[in-house]
Amino acid sequence: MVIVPCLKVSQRHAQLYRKYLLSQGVLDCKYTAQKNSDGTVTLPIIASVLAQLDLVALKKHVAQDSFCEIVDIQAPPLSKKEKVKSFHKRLIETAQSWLVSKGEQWSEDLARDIPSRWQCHGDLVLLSEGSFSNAIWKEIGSEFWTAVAQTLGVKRIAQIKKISQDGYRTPMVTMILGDSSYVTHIDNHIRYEFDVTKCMFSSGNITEKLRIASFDCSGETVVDLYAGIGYFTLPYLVHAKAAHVHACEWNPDAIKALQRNLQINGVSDRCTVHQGDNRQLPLSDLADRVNLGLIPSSEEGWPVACRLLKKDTGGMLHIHQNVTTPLHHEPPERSSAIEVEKGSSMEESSQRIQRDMQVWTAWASDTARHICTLLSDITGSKWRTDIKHIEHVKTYAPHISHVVLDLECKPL
Ligand SMILES: C[S@@+](CC[C@H](N)C(=O)[O-])C[C@H]1O[C@@H](n2cnc3c(N)ncnc32)[C@H](O)[C@@H]1O
Repeated sequence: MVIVPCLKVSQRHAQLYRKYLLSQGVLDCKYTAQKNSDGTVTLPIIASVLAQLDLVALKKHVAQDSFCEIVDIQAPPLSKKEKVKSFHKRLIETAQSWLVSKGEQWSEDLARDIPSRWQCHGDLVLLSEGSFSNAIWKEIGSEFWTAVAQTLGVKRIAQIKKISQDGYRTPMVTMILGDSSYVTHIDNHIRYEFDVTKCMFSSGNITEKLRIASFDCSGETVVDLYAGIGYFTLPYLVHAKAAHVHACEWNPDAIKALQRNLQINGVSDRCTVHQGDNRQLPLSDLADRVNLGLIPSSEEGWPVACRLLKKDTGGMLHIHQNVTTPLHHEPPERSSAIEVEKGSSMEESSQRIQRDMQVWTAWASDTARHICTLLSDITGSKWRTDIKHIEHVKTYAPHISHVVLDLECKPL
């Protein structure tokens, strides 16, 4: 039996502890955190750093009024990342035995061509661009793809050829196995239905969707300037209980999916869908909150967002941006900027996080000033903008972080 040391904390403080342990490289990401029936959560800790963990300092740093204790538990289920690793291994075995049975030679190059990540939407797996790129896979026929589907526990396979840069960000997707390209994706009790060949679905935004779900927007009018198929519109309506959401989108295929998703989640009556370019939106002075979920930048939408905020009371802008950290900031080797790099000490890692944070804060301050000027120009009166929070959503390349700035805007 494998025993894993864990930090036991209250559910209320679990997210704060998880974030801090992760930033310090102490969280054992191989395993999932466990919710217990007594209202506590156990967060797996890397055994080798346990001795360095100072519980008094930890508590002081995270939340003085919280409690935390070390407990040993039977190994919790593996994390999603670990499960993907084991699927990747099995995928290589499937591909290798298939090729060898056909008298072909296996090589390291072919092993590198096997994907180690993919998106799952119900019984359809969406392979990323660049995987299975060798000509050998094209000649191999549908029996091979059936074996791949069986290995991954799905029935259909599609592959992204590339994401178009046409403003719709339509993925160019081809079906490899199966006919229908319609999928259902369930996140946090919300059903999203869409056609994978026509609309994009960014699974990496899940932390932001959960954050929105935790907001209390009762009584608020929200505008989602880049609604897509409803990624953020739906959490605002279903979980954050917004009184009304105006959802803007210009891709007709995404609009179709958005309208269907509003219906199947039973929230159509609290949403107005505006089809077309949001910069031409004939609305103003009505929003308590505007979501600007477009990357690499939503800057084109800043003037319309300012125009939409209530003139008398102002409101909150959630501004998405890919922020680039300059190269001299020694790149992390792994996917998340807040993970500890192999071979780097906890101190080095925490210094790097602080440096990234400085770059994000500098961008946020510039943005806050820019928005303040826009608001004054648009309304003809003075405003104050306050940075309430900077959320790190994901890291793309070692130097590019998708962040969200929560900017409170108030008329003076
Ligand atoms: C990348 S998706 C983002 C969707 C979602 N917020 C997310 O992060 O997963 C951006 C969406 O905004 C839409 N879009 C981009 N510019 C727009 C504009 N000026 N007016 C209306 N929709 C726009 C695109 O068609 C696309 O569906």
